[in-house]
Amino acid sequence: MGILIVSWCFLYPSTKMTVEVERKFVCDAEIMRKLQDIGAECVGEREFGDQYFDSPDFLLTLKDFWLRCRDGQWELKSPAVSEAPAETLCTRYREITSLPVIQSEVSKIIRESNCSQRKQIGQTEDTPICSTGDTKWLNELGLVCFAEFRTQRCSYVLEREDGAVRVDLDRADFGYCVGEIEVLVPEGGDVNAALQSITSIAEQLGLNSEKKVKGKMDVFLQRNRPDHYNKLLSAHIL
Ligand SMILES: Cc1ncc(C[n+]2csc(CCOP(=O)(O)OP(=O)(O)OP(=O)(O)O)c2C)c(N)n1
Repeated sequence: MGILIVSWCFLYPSTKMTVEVERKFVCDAEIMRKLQDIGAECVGEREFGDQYFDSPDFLLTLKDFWLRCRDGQWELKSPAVSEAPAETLCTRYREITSLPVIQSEVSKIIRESNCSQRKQIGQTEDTPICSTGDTKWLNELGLVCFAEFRTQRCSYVLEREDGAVRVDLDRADFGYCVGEIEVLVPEGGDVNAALQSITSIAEQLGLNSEKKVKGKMDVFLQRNRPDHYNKLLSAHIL
């Protein structure tokens, strides 16, 4: 990874990486009142559409890499810590939003895979290509859309000593609701401080369950792509 960071910085000097530290929680009927009580400010509601891409044999997601197009904006999330257990309450993912860097990173992973063992790449009946505008690079890398859904999001911000903490309340169009407490840590920033802020806000909201809460993707795959879901479970990615 060190070599990769050096080469990115050399090729794309303006590239900034961010680490998203996040804890998901189950939203109850009281959550909005609790947020107000602890001083959270509602900063707005919005709706967006996500499309997630992978190779037909799941090369990216089996490495815990998540390639997404959200309303035309590309993003690649990859694990910021290699040894984090799948059941951890707080997750840490590196986020890249520069399309050239995303393309370079994704193509490296695809190229490194053992091509001889891979299935024929391309569109099949149950892997439709999604409508994302320029799909040439996706086609060249053999990437197909495996999940597509819309989310209604209500966002709150809490100002804390170490910076802003965001709380999102999400409702996906397939009928799943989930909350997230999230801190974005700039490159080289203090991830431990972010973890502490999240834990403290979780306590203030009365979230005392030690059980990991499923994200939208878990539930989407479980319902719509059981093969993919089971592979990710077996690989301890989800
Ligand atoms: C609790 C948990 N979350 C995600 C993963 C891995 N993963 C699965 S899909 C996925 C990509 C989507 O990430 P997530 O933060 O869950 O989605 P969303 O809230 O819509 O994105 P945001 O607006 O915050 O950028 C990841 C990282 C995991 N293993 N465990």
